[in-house]
Amino acid sequence: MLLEVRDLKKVYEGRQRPVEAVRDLTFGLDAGDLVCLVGPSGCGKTTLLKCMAGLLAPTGGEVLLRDKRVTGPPPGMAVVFQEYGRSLFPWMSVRDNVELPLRNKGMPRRQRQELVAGALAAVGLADAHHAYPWQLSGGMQQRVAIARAVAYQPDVLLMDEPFAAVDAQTRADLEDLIRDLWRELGVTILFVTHDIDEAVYLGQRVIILSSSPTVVREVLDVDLPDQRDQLTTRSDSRFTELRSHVYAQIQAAKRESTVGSHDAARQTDLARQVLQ
Ligand SMILES: Nc1ncnc2c1ncn2[C@@H]1O[C@H](COP(=O)(O)OP(=O)(O)OP(=O)(O)O)[C@@H](O)[C@H]1O
Repeated sequence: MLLEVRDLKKVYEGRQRPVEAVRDLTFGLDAGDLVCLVGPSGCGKTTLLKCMAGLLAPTGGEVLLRDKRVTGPPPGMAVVFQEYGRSLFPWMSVRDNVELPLRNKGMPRRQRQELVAGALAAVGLADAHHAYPWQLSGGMQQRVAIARAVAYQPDVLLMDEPFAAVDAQTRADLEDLIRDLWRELGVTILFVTHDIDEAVYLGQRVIILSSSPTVVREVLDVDLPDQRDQLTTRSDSRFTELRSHVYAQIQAAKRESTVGSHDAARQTDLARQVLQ
């Protein structure tokens, strides 16, 4: 297994009381997998990704990349966040933004230029080398962030709701771009999204999380044909079945957490009455 999350637990030291964001997560990705992760809002998806990227220390358990424990940002891993606006440097051209991690790697100039040109062409921005991020639309900025991750030639690409802030048409284009890049580059991708349709459309598997404190609720195989396109795939009856299944699971996860908190509130009330 290329990437493993084992018994991962994260408790934040909140101001008032500790917040148990992730209770116990275990799952893995083989090399070349494209796996989507969905869960109710606030269930700890970002927390999990930060732990996997070595940006946040887990409270318990571990993340292993090629059997080695992740304790800081590992070489060979790239992350694309939702907030493309904040992840690009506004004073640097598109080319310089994409090139920066390669400079930091100490790569020779010629190789850097080739990789940057290849990555920008792959995301359809071959003409935008000299533009600045603020001159581009949101969707184009997100393409730059993806190009930067691709140029870095990662083995593993973690994406945290990368298309949440772009319009629906751009989003569909970017989804297809991710599937194309995945097929061409053979990179292993973990894609976090709160959009159920997006998860089913993109993934070979969908990991469904429970509400916080979070555990894996189900790992669903997406048995749709490998060749996907926005019209045919989304109108496939199997697609509809799968998305309904994921939807029902997430609704159930939300209900359970509400029932849980009602129960807890009732218990507290009872406890108070006994005390009075
Ligand atoms: N630095 C922090 N300190 C305390 N609590 C935190 C911190 N960061 C996150 N949390 C809490 O941990 C839980 C999980 O948060 P996280 O952002 O990982 O969830 P998420 O699934 O990514 O959320 P969303 O669906 O809204 O993007 C939430 O209850 C959140 O309030």
